Amino acid sequence: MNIQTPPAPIALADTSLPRPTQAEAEAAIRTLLLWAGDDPLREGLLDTPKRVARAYREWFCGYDEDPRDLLARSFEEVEGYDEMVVLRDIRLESVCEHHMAPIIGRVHIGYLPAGRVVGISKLARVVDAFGKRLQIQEKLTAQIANTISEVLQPKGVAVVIEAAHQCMTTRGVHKTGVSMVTSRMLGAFRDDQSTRREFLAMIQGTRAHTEG
Ligand SMILES: Nc1nc2c(ncn2[C@@H]2O[C@H](COP(=O)(O)OP(=O)(O)OP(=O)(O)O)[C@@H](O)[C@H]2O)c(=O)[nH]1
Ligand SMILES: [Zn+2]
Repeated sequence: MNIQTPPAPIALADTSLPRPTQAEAEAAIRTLLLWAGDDPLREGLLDTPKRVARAYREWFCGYDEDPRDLLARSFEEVEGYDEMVVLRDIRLESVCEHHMAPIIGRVHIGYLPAGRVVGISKLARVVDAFGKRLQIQEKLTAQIANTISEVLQPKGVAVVIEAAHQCMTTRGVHKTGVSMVTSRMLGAFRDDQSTRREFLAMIQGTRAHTEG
């Protein structure tokens, strides 16, 4: 049995827009340093634009990946294994699209295989491929679940994310210790209460305090 309501096709990042050059990116960072009130030409800041550009490459490397490719290799010799597979407490590092502030948390993923399974590291790679972009947590949660569902065609997928948003802790409303929890349940996890309960029980108690 496949998922009854197939999710909408995944919208990937718009890569058709031309990217500025490295020099243009560094110039923009110099402008920001000036705007903040500092001197970009003083010794300590001279290499900062280059470093920041490099850091941005790392924080936003998800735009260079198609998460579907990460799940392309799957294994069918599983002796009919059709029970739940859960990968819990996957560290999440993302960036809030409103303030460009870090989102740090945990992702829990469950799926019910329909004949084939995927290498577990690939689930964590999918988290990174979507996480290392500008995000809001709801969209990130849906993208991860929809991709696993679309590519693996399992009987169901569940994704729960708990995360702290530094735009709430280090600025603005300044509330620490707050975590945002989002979930996306598809197929059996949405339709069958006992499947959903089993998944939620499996991830309970592991809920590490989210940093932020
Ligand atoms: N739903 C949702 N909201 C988010 C997420 N990340 C940040 N936000 C919120 O996005 C909102 C943006 O609100 P704005 O009023 O446009 O921005 P702001 O003036 O900087 O808001 P404050 O953060 O309240 O100072 C804020 O309430 C943030 O807390 C997310 O992943 N999901
Ligand atoms: Zn924010």
